[in-house]
Amino acid sequence: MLEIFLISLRVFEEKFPFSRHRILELNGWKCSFLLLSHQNISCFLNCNIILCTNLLIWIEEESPGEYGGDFDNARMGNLVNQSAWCNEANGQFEKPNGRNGICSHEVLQDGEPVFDSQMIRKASFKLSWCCKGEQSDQHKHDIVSFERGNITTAERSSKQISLRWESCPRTVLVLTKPNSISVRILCAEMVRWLREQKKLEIYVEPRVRVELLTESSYFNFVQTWKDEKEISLLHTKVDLVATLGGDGTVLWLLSTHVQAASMFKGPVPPIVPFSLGSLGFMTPFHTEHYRECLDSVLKGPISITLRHRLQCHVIRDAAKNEYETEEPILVLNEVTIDRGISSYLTNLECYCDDSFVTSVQGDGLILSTTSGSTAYSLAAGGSMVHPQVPGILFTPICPHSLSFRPLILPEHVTLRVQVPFNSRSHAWASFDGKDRKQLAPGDALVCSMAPWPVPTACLVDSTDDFFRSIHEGLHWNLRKVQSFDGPRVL
Ligand SMILES: NC(=O)c1ccc[n+]([C@@H]2O[C@H](COP(=O)([O-])OP(=O)(O)OC[C@H]3O[C@@H](n4cnc5c(N)ncnc54)[C@H](O)[C@@H]3O)[C@@H](O)[C@H]2O)c1
Ligand SMILES: Nc1ncnc2c1ncn2[C@@H]1O[C@H](COP(=O)(O)OP(=O)(O)OP(=O)(O)O)[C@@H](O)[C@H]1O
Repeated sequence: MLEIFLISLRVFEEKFPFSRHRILELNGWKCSFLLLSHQNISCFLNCNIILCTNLLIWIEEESPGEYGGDFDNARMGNLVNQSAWCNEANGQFEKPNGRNGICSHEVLQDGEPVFDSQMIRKASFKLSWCCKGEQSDQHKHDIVSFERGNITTAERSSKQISLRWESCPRTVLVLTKPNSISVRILCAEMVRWLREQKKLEIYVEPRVRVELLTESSYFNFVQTWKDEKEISLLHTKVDLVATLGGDGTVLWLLSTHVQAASMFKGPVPPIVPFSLGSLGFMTPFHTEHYRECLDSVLKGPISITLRHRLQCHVIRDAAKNEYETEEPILVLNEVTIDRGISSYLTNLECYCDDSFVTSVQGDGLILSTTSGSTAYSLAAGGSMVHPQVPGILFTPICPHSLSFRPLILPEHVTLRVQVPFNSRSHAWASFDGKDRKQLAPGDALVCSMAPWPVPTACLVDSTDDFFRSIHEGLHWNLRKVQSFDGPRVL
């Protein structure tokens, strides 16, 4: 039997004629379909059933309109044939037991399966899940259904994810914070070392290439990009990104900007963030040991944190229900909808998957990723959440209410924040603290989890790095220890 796992957009799932599980005969293949309800690919990465019993994975992202009527046998038959081909390409159709990881072409595949020559240039890697001191197949999972075999819950988010290169990385992008002498010096040194000692291809931003060439014509080998088209192809060339700066540099790499084309709007290669900023919450690597760090990252295996991004769309005049731009605005930390320069209270109507949540009356609202939970959301009273936890934080800013409390919502929801037609003023949306957009009465912002997780390298592992950051960066729960010599009840 051929087992097919469909990961679908939520809207698609709602329209899909078979609910969760169905067995069908298509083109001579007996197929067991299991429809997984997560839009976010990171759930799919965490989904144990795929890891343990995977025969085949298919990511279907068609619009629901195409499936408006009955189940499309012809299309699904075609899908089955192609899928069978994928499996047979390696010889026999694989019996999938015991697989406990996922390969980079599955993490990085963009929509339709790509077997293109540009992808082949890239170093492939495999992510696997493990527990400290435990074999992954010994790990216990909750059983949630016996309908067709044991269907288990997603793997524990506390499990560490490890990245192992299957072929050697060949191309590194070095991204730097501008206007910093120390960053400039380190960049030149690191580029030289990566080239001479590791024989790697190096990409830098056009500004940095000019800086390097001003220093010496030796840096002629350094590559860059000319236009947006070349930027959009970077993910097909770059195996690894090193960032030299602070958290803002990581945000610069991963969020959408109005003034510059974004680098990784879809799949993102592993990132090694070096700390040359002031706080460095998401930049655990120390520059003094950059050679050892890069050496061990290039060799692998390394622990990674799969960070989540939010994708946002603005809808002008909600009646039209059309996105302002086709491409979503991506944020790693948060999107903020606030009162901007207006002295009036904002009034924001919030919906979660079409259910009314609340009206926020105050300075505004923060919709944050768990990575962003330690940034603006924290300052507004939101909880700190481990970045590996998939969820969306719903944190009000100065709500004028005695009973408002921040929420954490599951990762698969779509949130809609609407400026009501009778609002006294405009609201303003900003994305990772940048690129303000005015929202007029009637406009709305729609936000959901982006499908591509961001693999960031850990110094130790995602949990250790998280605690180190909240202790050293934020001085979390720092208090003088209570003295021994007071009253005691023993
Ligand atoms: N009141 C606030 O705390 C407040 C106000 C505005 C913006 N911000 C944050 O600043 C971010 C933009 O950062 P920037 O560096 O471009 O601007 P910036 O230069 O103003 O720096 C903001 C500070 O936030 C820290 N920071 C950023 N992301 C973080 C994270 N995920 N966890 C912990 N600390 C983090 C940075 O290290 C820096 O110290 C926004 O995404 C927002 O979260 C915070
Ligand atoms: N490659 C880049 N191109 C343009 N702007 C950048 C780039 N990297 C960073 N920036 C911007 O420079 C500003 C400062 O960078 P960054 O936050 O990394 O340094 P920092 O403020 O010293 O460190 P920290 O965020 O840890 O306090 C940020 O607002 C960021 O958006």
